[in-house]
Amino acid sequence: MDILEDNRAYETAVEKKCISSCRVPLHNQNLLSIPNDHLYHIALSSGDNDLRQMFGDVKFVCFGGTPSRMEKFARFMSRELGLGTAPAHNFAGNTDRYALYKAGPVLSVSHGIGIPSLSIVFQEIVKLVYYAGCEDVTFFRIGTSGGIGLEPGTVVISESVVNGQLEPIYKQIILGKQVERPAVVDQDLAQNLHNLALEDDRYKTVKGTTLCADDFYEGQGRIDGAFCEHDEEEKMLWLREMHEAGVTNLEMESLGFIAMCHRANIKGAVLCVTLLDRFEGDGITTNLQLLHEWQTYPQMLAARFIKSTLGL
Ligand SMILES: O=P(O)(O)O[C@@H]1C[C@H](O)[C@@H](CO)O1
Ligand SMILES: O=c1cc[nH]c(=O)[nH]1
Repeated sequence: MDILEDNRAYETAVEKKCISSCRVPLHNQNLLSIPNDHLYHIALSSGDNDLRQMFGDVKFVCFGGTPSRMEKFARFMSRELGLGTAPAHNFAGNTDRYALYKAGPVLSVSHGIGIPSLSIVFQEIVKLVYYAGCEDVTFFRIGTSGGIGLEPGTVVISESVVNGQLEPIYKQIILGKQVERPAVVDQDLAQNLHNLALEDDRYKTVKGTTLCADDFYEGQGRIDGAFCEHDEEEKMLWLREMHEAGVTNLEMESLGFIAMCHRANIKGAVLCVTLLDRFEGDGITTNLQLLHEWQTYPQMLAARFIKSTLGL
């Protein structure tokens, strides 16, 4: 039986209530008529690769901006899960677009910068876990952000995600029309992650509202980009307004990530460390060694969640 037939048989069994559903569902019936679906940006395909055998055991998918961070995370997870210290294999190595590593039941995926870049790899990963017949899958974005009124190096678990107009809505233009996708955060998952933060962690962990911008510079109110038509006073006024509205951090993917998790019916959470306090400035001037250490904090919290879920 091929992947699509087997998945159809599974869905029929779910519909007839013979089994309860925990596999990643199919959201696009058009895929049923594509015998060999090329996941072009990750250089894998449903007909040429045995996705079940390669990825059927995946339970957690962790996304983050850069290939090297996600390779290091895969190696860290491999050690944490007692799977050894061998170099991680990049399954998407035949393309330069994204990187994809696996450590036991954990996939580690780079997504680049911004929702358009995230959206492409996110969709191909959703198809991958569907074709692989994965069950009980949870997605995380483990990234970086700019904080507002927080000590740099603080981990923020997003309890809500909003666009630049403070709406929890991801807006897309499809066939020339604006489509709105609600960005609904899984509050249980966010709280379960927060419960794993320990008093003696070397970083603070808070829950907060993450503002997802379309840009790093003007879109996040910075005045140090190549272009700027507002001044320091207007920037500070805006930052104070955002702070009063409960915004704790600014980054560039959370809104699309959470909206797509919600749409895919996949549990998802966003955990980002803050690299600076925007009340103190715009530039990221902390030394690279410390920045690299801070980037590991959301990874450590995600690893703690993964291990506790696996009963380790
Ligand atoms: O996960 P990362 O640290 O790559 O995400 C943030 C948001 C933007 O993609 C990028 C801007 O520097 O960093
Ligand atoms: O200030 C910051 C830091 C990291 N990523 C962002 O998008 N903004």
